[in-house]
Amino acid sequence: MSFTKMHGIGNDYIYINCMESVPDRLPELAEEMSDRHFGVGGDGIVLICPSDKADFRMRMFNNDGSEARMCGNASRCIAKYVHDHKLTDKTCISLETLSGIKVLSLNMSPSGEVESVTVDMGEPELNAGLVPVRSTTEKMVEEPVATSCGEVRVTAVSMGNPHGVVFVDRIEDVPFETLGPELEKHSMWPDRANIEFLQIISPSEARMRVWERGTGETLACGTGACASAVAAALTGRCGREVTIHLRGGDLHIRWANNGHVMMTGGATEVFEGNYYRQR
Ligand SMILES: N[C@H](CCC[C@H](N)C(=O)O)C(=O)O
Repeated sequence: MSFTKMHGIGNDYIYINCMESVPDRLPELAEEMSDRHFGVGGDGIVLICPSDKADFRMRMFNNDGSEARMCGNASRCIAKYVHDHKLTDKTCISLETLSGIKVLSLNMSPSGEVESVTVDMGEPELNAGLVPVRSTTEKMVEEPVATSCGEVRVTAVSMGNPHGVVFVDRIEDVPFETLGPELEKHSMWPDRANIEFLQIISPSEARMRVWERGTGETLACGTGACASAVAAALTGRCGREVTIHLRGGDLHIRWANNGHVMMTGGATEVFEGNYYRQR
């Protein structure tokens, strides 16, 4: 099975062109191919499929085999993939995902290379019941949550997938390996959640470290950066346009006046290969 390894600022997935056919047992395939010793290695797999509602359809599986409703970094990589592999000559591409249709805009260099991609991520969802998160309030904004590391305050935002944003003074001081998984699997989330720790630098700049649902730490999370930018604007810590510094690179987020969150960042193709299924 041929595949292409790509990353969106270090959030690395294995991309499979499924325009002709789709492999079976996808959760098992995701676990197997993502293994960094016995497989290709990656944060998960991403399938590029045909769609009758959009130009293409994305299916994305975390490295634990769970399927996600949206993936920001992967959507940018799909835009680059379908352009570079000549599956389309469009520079504005629609992508069907489990969380709805997203619009991907290629930002081209003068030499015709894909420099970056801007994704219209749609509107954030703050209604607790729709994130979903169990909360005594209609929206969960800096609500106290007891953990083994003491009380933390969580802001819950969905970008098609659930996120818990925790504002911190210094990311270095966060007991990340403990708090990440504990909050990911906390009983307040009916479907688990992606957890972002955000350190504000200025009203237009922040640093983020992320523990992803179904994967663990990743070097970047596109939906997480969007959720964090929304939480920072909502709580008056930042404006509606912010640069998020992640371990793998930077993302530029703009919460537009129409309510849509616009994310701009890079997409990189690293190598292609052929994979022999182990099971
Ligand atoms: N772990 C996420 C999916 C990947 C999201 C992230 N890699 C991104 O770039 O948005 C979830 O289960 O909701």
